[in-house]
Amino acid sequence: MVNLSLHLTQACLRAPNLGRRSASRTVRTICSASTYPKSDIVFPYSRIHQPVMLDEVIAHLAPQPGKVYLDGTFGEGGYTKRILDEADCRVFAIDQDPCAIDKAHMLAQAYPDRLEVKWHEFGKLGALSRTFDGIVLDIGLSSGQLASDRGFSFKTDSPLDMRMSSTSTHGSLRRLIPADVVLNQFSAEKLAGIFRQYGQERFARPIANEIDKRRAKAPFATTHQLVDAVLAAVPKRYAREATIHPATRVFQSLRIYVNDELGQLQSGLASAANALNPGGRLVVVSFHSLEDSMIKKHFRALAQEAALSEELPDTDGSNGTVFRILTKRAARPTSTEVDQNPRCRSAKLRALERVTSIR
Ligand SMILES: C[S@@+](CC[C@H](N)C(=O)[O-])C[C@H]1O[C@@H](n2cnc3c(N)ncnc32)[C@H](O)[C@@H]1O
Repeated sequence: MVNLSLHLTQACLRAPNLGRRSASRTVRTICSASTYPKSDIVFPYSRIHQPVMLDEVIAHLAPQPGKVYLDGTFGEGGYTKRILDEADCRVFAIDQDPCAIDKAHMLAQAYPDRLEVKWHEFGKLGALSRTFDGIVLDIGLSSGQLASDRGFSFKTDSPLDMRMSSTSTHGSLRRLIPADVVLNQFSAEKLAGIFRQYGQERFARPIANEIDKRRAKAPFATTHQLVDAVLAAVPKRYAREATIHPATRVFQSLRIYVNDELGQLQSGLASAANALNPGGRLVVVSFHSLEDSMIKKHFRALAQEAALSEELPDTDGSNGTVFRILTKRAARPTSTEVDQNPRCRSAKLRALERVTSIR
């Protein structure tokens, strides 16, 4: 039944011209449709995503009773559930994917009055106009999204979409361009730039040229058409010897581009620091070197700014708001976790605390 509910939500995702409010109403209606036996729609729902570095996230966030935490990337709720189980606190959960929001509403039924859910993107965290005692961001894709038929995986043949949310149903959220439009309409030069910049793809230009050649005959519509083009462009010997599938980087770079993941991270980091209460912590788990270096630089700049302001007179009345980096080096998953969940192998965790110094 839960799968049916998600399937229907995906159908609603594709429904054209729905305003965001009516779409979120549709999500709720589907979740609470009277045709579903209640026991089938409340938590536990099926979860295939294994939360990454869960113990480390919780250790850094250190949930306390009476406090309120923001899970900026609810996904399948692994972090949210553990935060709620750790202390008698409250969680505000957001995600840009309405399928994740479906699940969040189900989990909320198991934690009455303790879990608030909003369909929202973390790049617009400031628009929430709230502050939190801790914020966690787990950047990237959930296993549920990867296994869906939305074009994220090169393993299954599905429409080339890759949007984590949807243009038509998110009136006030970003308008995302689906991957097939990018592939069919962007110049070969621009495509090569995307593959190079976001995927560090060695054969970016030959792959873009192959796409250009093929789309002149028929537009790209499915993931396997893209896989075929990549395999045709990459030298055979390289494809045989590569430790990852030759299409991995192309798929990753397209997904990052389609969802403007780096833009979201940049604006999300800027507003997250401002949304922290004194003593509050920001914990970020990322999977891509470009993301990690952005997080590292941002944390350092905040800590440095704070160190400077400590030495200056308190002219702005901030009373010396200080950010302290809690992870000098990024924390990594243990070898046991990597053995159990190979998808977490590139994860890096960084944490920051907002402390207010008494002058
Ligand atoms: C790796 S999953 C999170 C998994 C989660 N920590 C758990 O334990 O189940 C990442 C989630 O972040 C969401 N996401 C990615 N970018 C986002 C953004 N800019 N705003 C809100 N949610 C976003 C995705 O839709 C996805 O559901």
